[in-house]
Amino acid sequence: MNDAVIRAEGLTKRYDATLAVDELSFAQPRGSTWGLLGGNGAGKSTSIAMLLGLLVPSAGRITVLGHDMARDRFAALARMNFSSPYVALPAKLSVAENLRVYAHLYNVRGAEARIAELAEELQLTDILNRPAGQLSAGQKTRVALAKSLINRPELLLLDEPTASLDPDTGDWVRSWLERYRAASGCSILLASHNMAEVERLCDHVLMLKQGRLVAEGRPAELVARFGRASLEDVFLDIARDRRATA
Ligand SMILES: Nc1ncnc2c1ncn2[C@@H]1O[C@H](COP(=O)(O)OP(=O)(O)OP(=O)(O)O)[C@@H](O)[C@H]1O
Repeated sequence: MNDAVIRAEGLTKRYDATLAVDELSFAQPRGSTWGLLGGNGAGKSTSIAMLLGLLVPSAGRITVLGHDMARDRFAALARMNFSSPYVALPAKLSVAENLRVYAHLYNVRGAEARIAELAEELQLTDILNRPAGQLSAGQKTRVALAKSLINRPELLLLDEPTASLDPDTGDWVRSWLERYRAASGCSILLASHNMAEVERLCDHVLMLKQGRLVAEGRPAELVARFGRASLEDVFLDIARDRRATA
């Protein structure tokens, strides 16, 4: 598939005795939202870290937006971004200062206007001067999203975008992401443990277990293939080996 935003071929990461990711291959089409699912320790974060060029694969090849990550990762990194509630922003810098640092790192032209635009869209205007360390979980999530959109990425990697949010705030973030991708055409790969979120946002899911890709397809397709009522049931079947994987 030539229009793949991410192409992984035989992607493998070994830590001594642990095979964290085991020959993962997939091609995600541009403009799609895909989910990376699996239980704790399945290899999601390791896969994302390799896609971001933070970890060097033990074997295999990654192409992002047409760039081979082993040879040309800076060209890809300029056109992508990442958000995770588990990566803290410098706590003493204000929200605006944090966004300026990232705007500078990504060489964003018209940085102040971009920050004002994102602050407006993500309801950050009233907290721009507040230190990042003093924000609530919901505010931190919105700031992390603003940070991840500062360079208008064509590919957005999201690690549990709504972890630790109350249902109302989680729903706000999911609705916001739906509007954002429709307006921007951005491709998204998201890791999540929230199956309702995945069913709502993802066109296609990759299910990992012990580093291996054990099932993939559209959420509705997987639910039908496993003869279950929801993606949560499919997840449990795979996690508990209740059915042959497909
Ligand atoms: N730096 C490391 N050194 C050794 N083993 C590691 C390292 N990082 C991860 N692992 C192991 O690799 C495997 C995959 O871990 P990973 O963090 O990618 O899983 P995950 O799917 O993101 O899990 P979670 O949902 O708990 O975040 C696990 O067995 C983990 O213990």
